Amino acid sequence: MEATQFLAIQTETYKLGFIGAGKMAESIAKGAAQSGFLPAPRISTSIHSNPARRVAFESFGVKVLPQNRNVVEESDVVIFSVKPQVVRDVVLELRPLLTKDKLLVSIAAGTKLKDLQEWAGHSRFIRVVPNTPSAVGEAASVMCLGGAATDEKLFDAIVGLSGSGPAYIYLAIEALADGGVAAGLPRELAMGLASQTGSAFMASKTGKHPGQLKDDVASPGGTTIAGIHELEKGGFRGTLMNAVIAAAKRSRELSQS
Ligand SMILES: NC(=O)C1=CN([C@@H]2O[C@H](COP(=O)(O)OP(=O)(O)OC[C@H]3O[C@@H](n4cnc5c(N)ncnc54)[C@H](OP(=O)(O)O)[C@@H]3O)[C@@H](O)[C@H]2O)C=CC1
Ligand SMILES: O=C(O)[C@@H]1CCC=N1
Repeated sequence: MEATQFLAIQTETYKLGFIGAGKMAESIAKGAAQSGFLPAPRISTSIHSNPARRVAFESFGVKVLPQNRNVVEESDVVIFSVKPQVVRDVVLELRPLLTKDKLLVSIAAGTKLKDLQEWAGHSRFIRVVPNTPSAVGEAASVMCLGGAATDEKLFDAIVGLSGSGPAYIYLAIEALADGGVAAGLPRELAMGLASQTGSAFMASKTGKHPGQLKDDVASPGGTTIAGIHELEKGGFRGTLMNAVIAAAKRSRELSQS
């Protein structure tokens, strides 16, 4: 596939369905609907067991249908957004409905394209590693468009970095706010300032090396270098590297289970 096919259907009135109404599906659907890329009434999903997920999707206009099969029947593009541990059973169960006129997409971590295509019975299946900032149009998404694509071997590392990475940054934001509170700021002010300390945005917008951006912040004999010294003593960089490596390892384990 067929990138051209995918682009071709973007301009039409295609419908998008999510099998698995979880947090990642909600982020993608919200980003698509709220950016105007795809009107919410052309997006559907169904609820597995948690009624709160219905409210989450209906709150921004997504159609909630009774069952997975209704979502497939309704959709031109079907995104499998269930956990890796159940994606096989869900694809196999829906297989009779997964006709080749539908573009199938899996976002399940550690689930190989060749397996997905085998379970569906055809190769019009692509794999994407998204991340939750898609909800606000700031996703880092990586796609593998075909079984012959050699870049799929990078996917475990990509899951560990950009798939799981937002959680590491949110942890850092929360910790920065805690530090602000410890230094005497009211909680709300500390949280607002920590969230607005938009360093990742600077790195992507300026194209400057993060080391340069860090040097620009750290005045000689100043406050920042005192803080950085503490971070280095605590093994900050090594810990972040280990987090990415651990998540990539977990993604590899999921592909073997
Ligand atoms: N969250 C993220 O940032 C990212 C997630 N992913 C991938 O996205 C997928 C979903 O992750 P996430 O959204 O975090 O997980 P969630 O647990 O939030 O979502 C999974 C959803 O699937 C539903 N579900 C379970 N079984 C079925 C079934 N048989 N039929 C239909 N729906 C079912 C669950 O419903 P219930 O709870 O009622 O059982 C739940 O709502 C995973 O494969 C993950 O690897 C990839 C990149 C980033
Ligand atoms: O935690 C997980 O398994 C998923 C995959 C990447 C981000 N969230």
